[in-house]
Amino acid sequence: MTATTIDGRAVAAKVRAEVARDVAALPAPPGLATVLVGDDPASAVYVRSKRRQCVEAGMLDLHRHLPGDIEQSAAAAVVDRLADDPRVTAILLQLPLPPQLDAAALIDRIPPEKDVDGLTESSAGRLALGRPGLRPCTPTGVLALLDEHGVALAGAHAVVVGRSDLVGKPMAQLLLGRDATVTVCHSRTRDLAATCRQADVLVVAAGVPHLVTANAVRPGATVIDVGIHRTNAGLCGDVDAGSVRAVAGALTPVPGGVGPMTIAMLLRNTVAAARAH
Ligand SMILES: Nc1nc(=O)c2c([nH]1)NC[C@@H]1CN(c3ccc(C(=O)N[C@@H](CCC(=O)O)C(=O)O)cc3)C=[N+]21
Repeated sequence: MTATTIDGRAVAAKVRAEVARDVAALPAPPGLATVLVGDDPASAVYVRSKRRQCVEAGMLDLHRHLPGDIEQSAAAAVVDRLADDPRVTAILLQLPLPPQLDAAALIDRIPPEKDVDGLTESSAGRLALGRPGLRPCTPTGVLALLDEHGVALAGAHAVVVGRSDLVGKPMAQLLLGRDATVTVCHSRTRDLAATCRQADVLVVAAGVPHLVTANAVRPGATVIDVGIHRTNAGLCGDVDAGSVRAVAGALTPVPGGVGPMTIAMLLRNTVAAARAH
């Protein structure tokens, strides 16, 4: 058997078209403030895509590029100005930040209604309690891909590899909210492959290239690869696609899987933030 490829680019294009229609129906265009600190090349690539797609959807690009050696108080002042600026409907602080900055302290200066990354205490708490709020973009993008492909979640066993605040934890909570039975694995999980093999739906967000190989996949399982790594041979994910393809029922590619969905859901969150204003 060869896994069906889940085409994230196609689903993301559909979401972006919906967002553009929603934006056109708003009384004023939403404004997305991406904040990039320093010159990490990967972050620069992602932020450029976010800004371009924001403009293509008819929204305002209110980008701020800050020097890599900026002090905490100066960075905080930038976030505070964006928080108070009525043109700014959404604030995205691109991570990771340089080591001299306290990321958690900066994130918590973002007003919850502008928190399109879903990373503030308020947004994370609302998700944990099942209350309405802005949700992190990558996990909602994964759910949208699963829904688009008709993957049943209620009663299914979903295994999430990774426990980050940006992906693993919110992913597990969203899957729970959809009535999946959820297991969260991480670097200290004793027998990772055996646990992963129980999954009907396997979401891998560990940040380790090719961590999940065919022996960790139940035949026919749906495998979502959230990882993205730059190697000499090009981009690769946390899943060893070469071996997993032969076992899985469906698989997201890297690139062209979860990545484009992350940005599409950011745009959707920006519209949701504008509506809530
Ligand atoms: N506060 C914050 N929010 C984020 O959402 C966030 C972040 N920080 N830090 C870094 C990660 C990474 N991330 C990606 C977004 C798009 C692609 C994407 O579009 N990938 C393309 C390939 C693009 C390429 O060539 O690299 C694809 O997979 O097809 C990938 C990764 C968002 N992140």
